Amino acid sequence: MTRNDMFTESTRKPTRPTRPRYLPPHLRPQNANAVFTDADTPELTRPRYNRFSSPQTALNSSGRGRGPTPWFTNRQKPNLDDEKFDELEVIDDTAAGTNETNFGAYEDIPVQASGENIPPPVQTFAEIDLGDVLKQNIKRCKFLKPTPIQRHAIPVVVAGRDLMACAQTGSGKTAAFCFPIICGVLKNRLLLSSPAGSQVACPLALILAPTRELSCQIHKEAKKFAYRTGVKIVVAYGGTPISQQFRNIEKGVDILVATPGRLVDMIERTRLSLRMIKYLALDEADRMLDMGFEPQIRKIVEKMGMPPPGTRQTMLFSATFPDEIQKLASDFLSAYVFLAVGRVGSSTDLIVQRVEIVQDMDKSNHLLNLLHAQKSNGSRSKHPLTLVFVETKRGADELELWLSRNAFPAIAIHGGKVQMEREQALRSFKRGATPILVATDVASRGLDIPHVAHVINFDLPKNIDDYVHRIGRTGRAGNCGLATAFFSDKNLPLAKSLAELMRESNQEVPSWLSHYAENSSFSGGGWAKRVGGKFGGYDFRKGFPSGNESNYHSSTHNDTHPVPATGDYYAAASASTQTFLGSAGIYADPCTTSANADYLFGSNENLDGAGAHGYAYSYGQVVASGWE
Ligand SMILES: Nc1ncnc2c1ncn2[C@@H]1O[C@H](COP(=O)(O)OP(=O)(O)OP(=O)(O)O)[C@@H](O)[C@H]1O
Repeated sequence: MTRNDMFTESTRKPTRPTRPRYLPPHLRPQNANAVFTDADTPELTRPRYNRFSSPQTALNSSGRGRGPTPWFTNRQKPNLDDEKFDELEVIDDTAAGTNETNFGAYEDIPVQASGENIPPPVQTFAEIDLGDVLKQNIKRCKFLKPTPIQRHAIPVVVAGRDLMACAQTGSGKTAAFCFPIICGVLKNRLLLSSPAGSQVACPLALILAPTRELSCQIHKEAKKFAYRTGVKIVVAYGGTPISQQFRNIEKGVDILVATPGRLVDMIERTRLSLRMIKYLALDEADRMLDMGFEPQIRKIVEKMGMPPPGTRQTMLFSATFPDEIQKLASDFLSAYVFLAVGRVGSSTDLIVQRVEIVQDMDKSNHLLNLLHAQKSNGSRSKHPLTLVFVETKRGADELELWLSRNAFPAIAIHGGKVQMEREQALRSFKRGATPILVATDVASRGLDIPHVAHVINFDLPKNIDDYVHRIGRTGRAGNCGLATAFFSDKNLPLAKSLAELMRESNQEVPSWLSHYAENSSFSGGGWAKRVGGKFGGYDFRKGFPSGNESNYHSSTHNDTHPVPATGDYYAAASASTQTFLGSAGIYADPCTTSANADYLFGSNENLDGAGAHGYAYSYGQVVASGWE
């Protein structure tokens, strides 16, 4: 009998109602008001309805209403294990196809590994002992080859080592921690079992993520990877009824994906215990350990019964890792391997980055002009998916309204909306129904939305790391994308780090930005401050003045291909346009499956960048950045 069998056997019989609508006392929420204590759940103070939802439905969605009881309705839903793989968003489960990605673009990325006795990387999934079922699922997902981060990280974790890993946005970090966790759970769950009669759910693995949407996404991905393995994966996040999430964990949970606030809530209600945790993964780890989340994460990891480092395995992943956060994070790790794929905190060359000077009062009109130009260059009337980042929730709402009034279908997502609205906004954007998403930083990290063609920083973030994550919503999985930033007087502190980041990513840096950067005394925080040497793979342990670098063996693996063309991306683009146009699946019409590279960017007639629309750049002419 497995640990989960024991758990479900011990709890299911007495708790399963024989008549609908009876809720056994021990399953009733102990404190209905405490349902909404997640750190990223400010909804309690907000109105309970808006133009997306009637007051009644909003009330029910929050878990406080007395409408149809979600508890029983959901009981009738099929068990996750019953779901078909294609219902988990994989269209074809033959091994023949390929995932529509171009990870060849990452082949030439330098990888640096440091630490002691580093397990060697692999070239194929077949080389790793992941088990037959998981390997089948990898084929079903059409992941033909591991990405660089997967090649290096998976063997490290499978070998039982702790890991701090930094790899560029969209380069496959989710699978890099999910595969070894699922594989480890499969191996361990027959050995580990909850104490007999336990009524508390005891997952073997915990994956923490900073936002609800990201938790949902990881959960969905992990379920695909764990299809037919019997591994039970449950998600818990704020803004939705906790009672349903209790029900889910009661059915058995091997891997729990959670946001920190909801997790603490569940533990404090003594319905969940971390004492069996064997694997702990922090996605967006630097965000999880910055000032906003750090106390809560420390509480979870150090004060809530989780086995200590060395007993559990800990994995930290992000695209950015400031050294002060690395120092904090090292408290949670034991004899870990540090991996840097590409430059720490760097952006990918696959994203063409543009910066324009636009003062605050001109931004709305400038955005409209830009969108008109983008639209008129498309071969159809449909808009490419465009993600616009703003600083404040209010700003997001105002811009949504402005764009909608000006015939650009837009929808906003921010932390001031109830969860149902947030999810609805994301769905509507993904479908292309509202192809412009106006977002605060709630959407800046981790979200993997296919076909986002353009990220616009209407308001630049204060920190260069946030910029890296924001623009990383495009140019994913080896495909190319475009990022435009409106730079105003307020952004002078960012000039230096932005110019350096752009240079490192082989982007054209406008002369005015170089000028600001040279005369700036600001570092912009994060990246510019922390990257010391030429190669940006930077393990902070090597930087300790008293540290003994020889304790940390590092190796740099340069794959065979040269680094993509540097310098003038227009020139590079001319050479590669044909390839790009031929393989531009990413620019497929979001509402159909037909690829149409001209759709966003038009033809390559005007590669000299002359401002056909009176801008610094012409948005009909953006092409790939020199890779094939
Ligand atoms: N080996 C692979 N082959 C093909 N596609 C892959 C592979 N690994 C991951 N992908 C796909 O690449 C996309 C990006 O992966 P993922 O979301 O894990 O990136 P990430 O590195 O976590 O990005 P971020 O830093 O933004 O969180 C996903 O759509 C995923 O399905």
